[in-house]
Amino acid sequence: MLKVLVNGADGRMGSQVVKAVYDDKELELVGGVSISHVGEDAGVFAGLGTLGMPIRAGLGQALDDLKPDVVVDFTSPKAIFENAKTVIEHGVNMVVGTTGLTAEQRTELGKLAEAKKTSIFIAPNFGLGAVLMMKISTEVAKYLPDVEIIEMHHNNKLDAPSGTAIMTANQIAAARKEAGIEPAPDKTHESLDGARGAKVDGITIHSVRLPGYVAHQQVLFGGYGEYLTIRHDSIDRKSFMPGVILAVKKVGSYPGLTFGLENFL
Ligand SMILES: NC(=O)C1=CN([C@@H]2O[C@H](COP(=O)(O)OP(=O)(O)OC[C@H]3O[C@@H](n4cnc5c(N)ncnc54)[C@H](O)[C@@H]3O)[C@@H](O)[C@H]2O)C=CC1
Ligand SMILES: O=C(O)C1=N[C@H](C(=O)O)C[C@H](O)C1
Repeated sequence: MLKVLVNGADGRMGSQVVKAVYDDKELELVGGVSISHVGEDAGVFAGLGTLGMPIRAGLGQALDDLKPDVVVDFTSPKAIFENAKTVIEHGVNMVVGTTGLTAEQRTELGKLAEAKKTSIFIAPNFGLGAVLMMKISTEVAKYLPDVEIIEMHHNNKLDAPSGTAIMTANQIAAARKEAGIEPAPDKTHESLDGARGAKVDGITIHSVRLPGYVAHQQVLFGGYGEYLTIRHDSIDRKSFMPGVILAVKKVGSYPGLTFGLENFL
């Protein structure tokens, strides 16, 4: 049985991961770590009232004590780089769902993992539908290069734009380049800063944050007297769990860095 430690165990995603790992017959949940709810009774915050397991305060100490095979991290964009270094330094494999790592940081973590002979898997989105949305968008972009992204999330999300929107923009820009086609120039003058959103690889991203939303994205392609919209909606965080469990089981077979769930499908 693979031993799994969940970092951010009491969070919106971490508590779902705790339950998904606990329910999987091939995995053994060895513990949870967080900074907000810690201690003997804090297990209830990890989504399982019957967990009977404390939530620990220190990742390094938990790694030493519990000796997991895999750490799953859903914490915060500010913490993830240091968390990942700690896990790799301990020689433990890692599955990262936390957003916010730059391409340079991912490369650095990959090199560290290779040096330590461990594996790190990072995915901005574990939803199958979201991965397909990105894949389809890169195909469409070869024919319809004019595109903007609208991502919509719950109002407690800490980062903007979303990791998924950044990955979508990166992939679309690469596909456009490969196809040798360019979008029409944006001639709009912004009379108010930010009115046209933010640009990633030349692609405009608009971020909506509202209560009631979970995780949603539209990729809008403009054409000649027509337009095409690709939309994905995660209406429940359960949507991410099959991808997380798949990654936990596969990560050890992929040394160094792997980026994106499509590599495991
Ligand atoms: N890859 C994917 O499919 C998905 C990724 N995410 C990402 O996961 C991250 C977490 O999202 P949520 O669960 O909604 O956040 P959340 O705020 O509900 O949960 C994060 C938890 O981590 C804890 N935490 C923060 N810093 C920590 C640290 N240094 N060490 C240990 N625990 C720490 C917090 O106390 C909190 O309980 C975000 O970056 C989000 O964008 C969210 C959903 C899906
Ligand atoms: O914070 C979230 O909720 C989500 N974060 C990820 C992202 O930033 O893309 C994945 C999903 O969109 C949910």
